[in-house]
Amino acid sequence: MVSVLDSGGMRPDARAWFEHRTTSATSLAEIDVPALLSAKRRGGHRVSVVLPARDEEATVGVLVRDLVDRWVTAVPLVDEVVVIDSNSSDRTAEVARAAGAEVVAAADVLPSHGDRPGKGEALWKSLAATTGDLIVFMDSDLLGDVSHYVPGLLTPLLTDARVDYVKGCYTRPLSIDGEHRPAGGGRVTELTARPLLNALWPELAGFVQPLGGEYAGRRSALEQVPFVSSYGVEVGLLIDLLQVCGLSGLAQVDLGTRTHSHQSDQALGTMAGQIVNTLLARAERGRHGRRLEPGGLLTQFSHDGERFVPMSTAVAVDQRPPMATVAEYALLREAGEGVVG
Ligand SMILES: O=c1ccn([C@@H]2O[C@H](COP(=O)(O)OP(=O)(O)O)[C@@H](O)[C@H]2O)c(=O)[nH]1
Ligand SMILES: O=C(O)[C@@H](COP(=O)(O)O)O[C@H]1O[C@H](CO)[C@@H](O)[C@H](O)[C@H]1O
Repeated sequence: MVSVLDSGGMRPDARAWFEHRTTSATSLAEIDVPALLSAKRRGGHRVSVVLPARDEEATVGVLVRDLVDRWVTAVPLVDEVVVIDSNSSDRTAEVARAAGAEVVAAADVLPSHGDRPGKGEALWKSLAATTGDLIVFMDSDLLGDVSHYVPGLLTPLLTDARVDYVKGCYTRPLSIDGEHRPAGGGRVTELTARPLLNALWPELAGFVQPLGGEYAGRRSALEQVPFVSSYGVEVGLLIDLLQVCGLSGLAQVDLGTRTHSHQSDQALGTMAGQIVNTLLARAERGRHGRRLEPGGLLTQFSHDGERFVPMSTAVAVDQRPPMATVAEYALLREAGEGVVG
């Protein structure tokens, strides 16, 4: 079906989705927590919160403590808080454990499948290290009050059986070198991911923060899709879950503002390379029918005072298979376990 662009620049399906599938949970005042608890009990749900963490000793403890105190102990909305230690070189694991999280080293999960670097690798392994049928993912470097994030993300999953995957969206201030700007964060989103997604998957144009690190889904959907091992994981999940769940199975929640620690431009350049190659690997044919051959290298340049120096980084799209196809995972699930092993 050829969709005529409406005045808003989004295709009618994307605009309809944006208008009907975007809800607001910008503070706890907007969330009916007792209703969520009732829905959780009625549905017999178990909720896991996963925090992928690489060298996050400065922030992971506060996040975990608030999650555990507020949503495990005081209000039993969450059943387990699991930090996936992604080859940290600092005290991330100790700090997270002391704050009340179950901490699992990514390398210790499904060891027969080896250990790869990357955020997506940590998230893929989290499926085998958790037991909830609903899983919430949060970055471990978030700053400020994020206590409403988990109930906000769970609301569509607990109140609408048609929804399988929910992404948070937010404004994104940017604080770098002591300068604080109310906007400007999400640099790879704005300069890379959004333009490419709009060009290749315009039905996803309604997602305000396609790269956002806070999202939640049903295990039954998450275990059906591959997880890109690098920073390509968010766009990979979005595109693959669109295929599995359909646009009507996806939703987004306005969580207000998101502040986090920021990486360097060069690090974001590598992230962008990983994201571009993830998207190209999924866009099997471009708009002109040319077969796209996603590369395996991204070349960036530094300057040594006399000349530009090329630096190439591998951005090949390594990914793990749908967890449902992993034999050991089925054994873990049959045993009702979500443990390292
Ligand atoms: O190899 C990695 C890279 C990142 N992360 C975690 O993934 C989240 C997002 O990563 P980062 O903050 O580096 O990305 P940004 O938010 O700056 O885009 C954070 O909790 C990281 O600790 C991880 O677990 N393993
Ligand atoms: O949205 C973005 O452009 C990047 C970088 O954000 P900033 O420019 O540092 O605010 O941050 C996200 O991208 C990563 C790749 O998808 C996610 O893994 C991160 O959770 C998310 O913060």
